Amino acid sequence: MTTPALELDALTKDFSGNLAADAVSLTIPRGSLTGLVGPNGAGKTTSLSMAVGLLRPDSGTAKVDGIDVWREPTRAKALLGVLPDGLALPERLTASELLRYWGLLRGMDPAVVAARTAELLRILELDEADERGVLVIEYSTGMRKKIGLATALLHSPRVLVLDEPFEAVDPVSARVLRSILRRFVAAGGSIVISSHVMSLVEDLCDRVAIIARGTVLADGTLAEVRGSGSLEDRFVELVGERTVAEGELTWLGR
Ligand SMILES: Nc1ncnc2c1ncn2[C@@H]1O[C@H](COP(=O)(O)OP(=O)(O)OP(=O)(O)O)[C@@H](O)[C@H]1O
Repeated sequence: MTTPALELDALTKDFSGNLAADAVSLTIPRGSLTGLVGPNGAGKTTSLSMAVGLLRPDSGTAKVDGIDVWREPTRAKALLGVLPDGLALPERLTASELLRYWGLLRGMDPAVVAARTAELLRILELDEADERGVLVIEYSTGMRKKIGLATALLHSPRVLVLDEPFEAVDPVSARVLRSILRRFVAAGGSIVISSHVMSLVEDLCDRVAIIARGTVLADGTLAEVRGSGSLEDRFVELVGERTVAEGELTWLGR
């Protein structure tokens, strides 16, 4: 069997009695685009953060292309492009300054950084703001997602791990983003995204994992997981439904 792009094995994280990830195991095959879905607080960000070396697990392992993220972080992180939840970027820089800083920090050739920066900013439609000298701290939420994605792509990683990449991104930019991700996979890369938008996951991903209360409830190809219904039906079936009952919120709209 070929080495998976990403392999999470029994990743566990307990936040003072709150078991945010309870032995999360997930295999991301090479060349796949996997959607990680789950309710708020399910443990998606916790699991992905442990998978990419941003949050130390209590136990369990994460491997990128067979390389242990926590034992050999430098080698593993060279293969990874990460869009974390909530960016911790130097923000008093323009986008091109930030990408230059990021690229040089990764030991990239300055000429390559400059060429890729220009291309990424143009495709992500951040070039105009950049030319006007707008600082990242002044960016809108969607623009911040886009510059975060640019930092994840800059060094041409093999595996992309993107926490809610489409959140707050406008429809035209979302379309661009989808085509970037599809092209990345067609070129042999592998991707995991977390998302709350079931239709997006159904449209974009070939695999899906459903996580709730820190546990993986389903994992497989889209067809395997959703069966004969929609992904949303399967999600609600596994996670449980919450409706607003007749006697609740009666004070609203009075
Ligand atoms: N740094 C932290 N300290 C303490 N508890 C945390 C921390 N980060 C997450 N948690 C808790 O861990 C659980 C899982 O949170 P996590 O952010 O992984 O969920 P999520 O699936 O990404 O949720 P969402 O869809 O709302 O972004 C939640 O109960 C959350 O309160």
